[in-house]
Amino acid sequence: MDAALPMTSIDPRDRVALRDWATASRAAFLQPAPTEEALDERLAEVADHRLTAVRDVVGGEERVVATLRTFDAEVAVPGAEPVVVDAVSTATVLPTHRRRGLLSRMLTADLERARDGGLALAALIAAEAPIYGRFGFGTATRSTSLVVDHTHVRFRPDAPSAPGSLEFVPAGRTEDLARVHDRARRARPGGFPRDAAWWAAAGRRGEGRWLGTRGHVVLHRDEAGVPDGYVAYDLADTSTGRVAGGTATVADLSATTPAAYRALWEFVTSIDLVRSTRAADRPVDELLPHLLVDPRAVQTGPVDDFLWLRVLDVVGALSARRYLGAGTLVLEVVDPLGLAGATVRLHVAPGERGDGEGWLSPEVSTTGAAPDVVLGVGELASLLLGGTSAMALHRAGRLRCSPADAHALQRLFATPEAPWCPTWF
Ligand SMILES: CC(=O)SCCNC(=O)CCNC(=O)[C@H](O)C(C)(C)COP(=O)(O)OP(=O)(O)OC[C@H]1O[C@@H](n2cnc3c(N)ncnc32)[C@H](O)[C@@H]1OP(=O)(O)O
Repeated sequence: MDAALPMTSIDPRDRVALRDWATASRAAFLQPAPTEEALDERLAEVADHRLTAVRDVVGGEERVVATLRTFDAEVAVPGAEPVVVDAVSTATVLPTHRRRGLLSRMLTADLERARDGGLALAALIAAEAPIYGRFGFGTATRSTSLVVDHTHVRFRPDAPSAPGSLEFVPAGRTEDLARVHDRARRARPGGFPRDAAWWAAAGRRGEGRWLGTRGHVVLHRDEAGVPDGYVAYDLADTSTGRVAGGTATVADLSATTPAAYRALWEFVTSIDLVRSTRAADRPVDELLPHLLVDPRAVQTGPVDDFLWLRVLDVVGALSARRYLGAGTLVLEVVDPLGLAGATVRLHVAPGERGDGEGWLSPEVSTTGAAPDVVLGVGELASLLLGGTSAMALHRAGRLRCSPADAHALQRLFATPEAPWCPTWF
């Protein structure tokens, strides 16, 4: 590990320092140095974030050669209020300085800081899947892509439907969208918040990461006029000669009721001159095929990891969610980095399912008892939101326990919906 190079915090309001930091991080992502305008936008996004830099003397000048950005954000967990996590992003090391341990130094220092500050979890989106397992992260949500052939779309007569209205939203007017998204992201494990800077970037038509040059946003309101869903889509014209053949690309679709969801998909798939729709970063248990007479109108795949979690406090992480299954298991959680390893008793009593949805609160405490299940801290992160099968991990040799205890884990951690995070950060 290259411990000689100094690692420092960057104040995002120090424009010179921010430019050096952003120039290095963009170079590692194969992008040119930021323009002054891009720097303004970056400042708006990272003003409250923790920025780390490693510097080296390059060609007689001190330069940033490695970066890390972290900030506190909420992640939705099963059956309970969202949990504040250490969100990790912009982990970069210049190609001239790679594989000398710089990422390891920056990330472990930040994870220690977050743990000492009382956070139970860290979260990130991995650029490449092999990078973060060694740091104790595990895949917590997965996403998939869809291609919908409009010519085969017909909604079933029993598909949810309710009176409502649709309207185009002018560029940059994101307040209603933000409110819809905020309700939706709390309701499903894996949901991640979008702050004003995120929406401002999305609202810059043609430039944001959300809308392309031909982007449109359509808002759905319920019968009372309350916004309950929206879709943001681009159009590509793939016509040949006199044959119209446009493709819609859904960049974002969020709805707080099945009826609004159906109305938005029905709208997109019935736009004149548009023959198909593509959508990425969708949940793996997307509702759309179940609403159609011919579910093969929707092609699904591939499935990829999206949100990764890192448990920093085993008792805190297991206590933060609620459970549908009841049971008692002693878990020995092994952490190769020595940050969070612990043996804990997870007890979920059958009891009252008072909230009408069936969620049960756990009792979690450290114990000296012999474990029923021995698992890595990354495997626990994969199980936590219900997005990974304990039976699959067991069959893959990643849980040390009897098949019966793997089954008990599976029942405890299962969630009614697959966790989903559609927000890049
Ligand atoms: C959350 C995010 O920000 S994701 C974005 C990640 N960044 C990028 O993809 C940008 C391009 N890549 C980079 O900037 C760098 O190569 C990084 C940040 C991925 C890795 O930085 P490095 O300083 O080279 O990592 P470091 O030297 O600490 O490596 C630690 C270990 O991870 C391994 N590792 C690092 N990167 C990778 C990778 N891309 N694939 C597989 N293994 C990797 C190293 O081999 C090393 O293994 P070892 O401990 O067995 O020797």
